[in-house]
Amino acid sequence: MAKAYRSGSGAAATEIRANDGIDLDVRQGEVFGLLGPNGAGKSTLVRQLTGLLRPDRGSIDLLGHDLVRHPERAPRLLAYLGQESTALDELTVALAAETTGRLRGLGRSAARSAAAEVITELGLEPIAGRPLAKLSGGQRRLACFAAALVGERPLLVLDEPTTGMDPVARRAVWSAVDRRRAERGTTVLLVTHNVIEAETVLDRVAVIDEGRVIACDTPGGLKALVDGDVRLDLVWRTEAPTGVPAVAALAERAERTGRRWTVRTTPEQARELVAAVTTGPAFAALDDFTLATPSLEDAYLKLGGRHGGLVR
Ligand SMILES: Nc1ncnc2c1ncn2[C@@H]1O[C@H](COP(=O)(O)OP(=O)(O)OP(=O)(O)O)[C@@H](O)[C@H]1O
Repeated sequence: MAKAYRSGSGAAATEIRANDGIDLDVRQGEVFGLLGPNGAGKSTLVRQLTGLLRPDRGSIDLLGHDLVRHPERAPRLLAYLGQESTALDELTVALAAETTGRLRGLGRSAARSAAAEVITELGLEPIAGRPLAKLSGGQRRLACFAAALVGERPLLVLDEPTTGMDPVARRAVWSAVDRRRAERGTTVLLVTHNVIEAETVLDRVAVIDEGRVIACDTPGGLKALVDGDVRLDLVWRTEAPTGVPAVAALAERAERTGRRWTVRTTPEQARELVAAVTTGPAFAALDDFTLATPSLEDAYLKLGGRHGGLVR
């Protein structure tokens, strides 16, 4: 599938290839992730899958339906939680959930009880009577997620569902996703650039970069690409003690984020580095350190993805 956006006109017109020959197969009942940095083309892809955007070329088969020819069928086949704010913003949480159920064809009392069930499941009772527009960002996101679950669909498409949520809300989202997959065989397509979430909930993941699929595998399969390496994170109290030779030698190759230095290396070398920084002046300057096995982010970097767009 391909999609290019054009901006400007005449000689000044530019073309952005948001999707450039994407070819993916998602199996029924799996939690499938699209992972990639900002601007990689993930939202463009899901907007095409949800019938909101027409691909320039290519085809989309969803449960036997041709969605390029019949985009109007999408709302009956999938529930979509996009990044944009919802048209239901003026409604209370309870009414937004109930209205979604009604729009999906449930009768009034069935919609009301399905909404109440989801609200309880997600712990939203305390704010059920408040309008979405007056909630905090994380609360509104959880309420929109709740609404998306009412009047169940076989496919759940979630575009960065947990953005802005606290850990309790995030856990509620992942339990709800897991429950639907386990009990009802729901297929879930999840867009994320949050690596930790991707690792724990996904069956398979496609890594998207600059509109292309650069890898598609299980999280374990992707991590096998960097098997053997480990990641050492060093967090300094203030300045790094570059007077210590081992630290000075690291200065060149460590990736720095504020007071955090990250080094990817062999287990042997990591052991030597840990020994060097956990004694003497280096240790006095150290606030925290962690030694970890490869993450999906390490695999992503190895694949040549651009760095900086992924959340750890
Ligand atoms: N309506 C539009 N008009 C022009 N260009 C667009 C439009 N929407 C997206 N783009 C461009 O297409 C590319 C892919 O954008 P897309 O929103 O699909 O990325 P994404 O992977 O979802 O990013 P993010 O993680 O930030 O949500 C980007 O370069 C973006 O600037």
